[in-house]
Amino acid sequence: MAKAAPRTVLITGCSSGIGLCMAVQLARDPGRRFHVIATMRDLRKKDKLEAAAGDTLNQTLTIQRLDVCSDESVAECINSLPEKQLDVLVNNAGVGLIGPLETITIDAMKHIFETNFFGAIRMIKAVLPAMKQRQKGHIVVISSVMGLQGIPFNDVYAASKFAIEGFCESLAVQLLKFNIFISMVEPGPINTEFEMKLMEEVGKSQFPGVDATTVHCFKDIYLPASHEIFTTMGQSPESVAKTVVNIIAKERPPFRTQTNLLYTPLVALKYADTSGELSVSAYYNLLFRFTRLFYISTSFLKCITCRCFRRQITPT
Ligand SMILES: NC(=O)C1=CN([C@@H]2O[C@H](COP(=O)(O)OP(=O)(O)OC[C@H]3O[C@@H](n4cnc5c(N)ncnc54)[C@H](OP(=O)(O)O)[C@@H]3O)[C@@H](O)[C@H]2O)C=CC1
Ligand SMILES: CC1=C(/C=C/C(C)=C/C=C/C(C)=C/C=O)C(C)(C)CCC1
Repeated sequence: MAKAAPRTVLITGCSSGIGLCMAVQLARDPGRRFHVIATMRDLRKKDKLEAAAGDTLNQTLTIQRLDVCSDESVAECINSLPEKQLDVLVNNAGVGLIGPLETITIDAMKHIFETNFFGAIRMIKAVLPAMKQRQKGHIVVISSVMGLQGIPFNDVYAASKFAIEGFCESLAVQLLKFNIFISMVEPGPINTEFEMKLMEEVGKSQFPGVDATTVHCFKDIYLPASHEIFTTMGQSPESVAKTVVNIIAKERPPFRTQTNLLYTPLVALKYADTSGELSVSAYYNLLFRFTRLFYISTSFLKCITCRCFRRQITPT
């Protein structure tokens, strides 16, 4: 039987992190099942991707400029594709935002939604007509556990991810009529430049006009706890990228995938008690009341997932 033609996969935000790793893993697929269009908004940042792509560059991987916040940039990139067609779109580009609400301007909030929410929608709108016409396609969205469960001091970022979750839940049903699948990927913390960029922003702020209790909760409790979470529970971008590659390779891709199983019970709390009391009090207690227990439990969580705990038990 003739070998199937490679599927064209366009990924947004490939200058670093998961986007870069996904692009390289797909381009290096041993079965050469994919042609990757790895996009980034600033081509001056392409060196890292070029180095990682190695000999796949301009073979199974090409680099193009694309800013998800610009109609012109999206149109230019999509119009440059042969027959303006894609098999898989991966909405990965995203920005984080943390801090006390009082320090965040409405413009800064709009920027988060412009990238994480409208950026993904702009991409989906651009590729949907051709996918519908061909009755074929797969749209992947890199959402977050924060699209399922809010975390203190991440109010606006979580809202942007909840928004895309709601959007996709609605659209996914309609698109099944056209044999088009949507997959939401919901990672917990990942050790990419994401955390460093957040810390850089926070480091600049003096928190003017914010009450002392909130500043204390944020600087002395949340930030160290969050750093601990990244250290103990953080995944590598390579492992998240691998999960996404497996999803893309599936004939019938799943609608939702959480990549960090350590996080799943924390997300499940809201479904266990629909009043919301259980999850709100659990997060409050973990962060503010039993902070020491929280540190011990994150180390314990890391410990129980290490190899020796996974070893199969043979009955004696
Ligand atoms: N790291 C984490 O803990 C988690 C991240 N996520 C999500 O994963 C995705 C990737 O993040 P991650 O790899 O961790 O972080 P990085 O900061 O390493 O990567 C983010 C990418 O998005 C790009 N980007 C930002 N704005 C735009 C834009 N307007 N147009 C095109 N590209 C843009 C950045 O480009 P540039 O270099 O130009 O800024 C960069 O390439 C995001 O959607 C994020 O919300 C989800 C869960 C956890
Ligand atoms: C689990 C947990 C916490 C922090 C979680 C963090 C920091 C998650 C970060 C997720 C990211 C970065 C997602 C990106 O999309 C707290 C509130 C410290 C204490 C309570 C339990």
